[in-house]
Amino acid sequence: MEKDIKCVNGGKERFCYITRVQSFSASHRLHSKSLSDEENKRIFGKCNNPNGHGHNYKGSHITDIILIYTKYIDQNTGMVMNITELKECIEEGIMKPLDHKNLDLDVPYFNNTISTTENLAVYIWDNMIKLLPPNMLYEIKVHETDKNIIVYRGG
Ligand SMILES: Nc1nc2c(c(=O)[nH]1)N=C([C@H](O)[C@H](O)COP(=O)(O)OP(=O)(O)OP(=O)(O)O)CN2
Ligand SMILES: [Zn+2]
Repeated sequence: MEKDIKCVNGGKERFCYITRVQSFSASHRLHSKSLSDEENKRIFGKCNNPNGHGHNYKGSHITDIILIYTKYIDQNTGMVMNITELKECIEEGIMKPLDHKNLDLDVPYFNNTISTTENLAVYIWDNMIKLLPPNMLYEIKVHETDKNIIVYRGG
């Protein structure tokens, strides 16, 4: 059981959010196995291209993950969490499984789950929740493109 160490400065508990921005490259195709080819084409349009698609880099997405981690400031360290440790969790939970991968072919989770950004955010959440201390992950925000941003806060 983790000890919840709080920093009391000036009689107040100080509660901070750490945001870590992480980028990775991956390609994918939006395609539902429960729909016909015609329906897939109508719903997903260019994103249903059989050979996948990308936006910024050689047929791949450049995707930014913003991971927000929250906790009271530890009185002894002055930190919510050592970002060096957070980086190790991100490496394990995001970079190793996703970076430079075809999401649909390389990541077993997406064999039967459509690789929308919503589902990608849930996948990352589920990975990170196992690696971080309990009840501390607040939000996963995924920028699929400059304009398309998905936020998942669990639940
Ligand atoms: N709810 C969702 N809708 C869509 C998703 C998604 O993940 N969730 N994904 C896609 C496509 O994969 C693709 O990423 C969208 O590409 P595109 O339309 O090219 O991106 P932009 O909107 O940023 O481009 P503009 O054409 O400049 O507007 C589609 N829908
Ligand atoms: Zn896409």
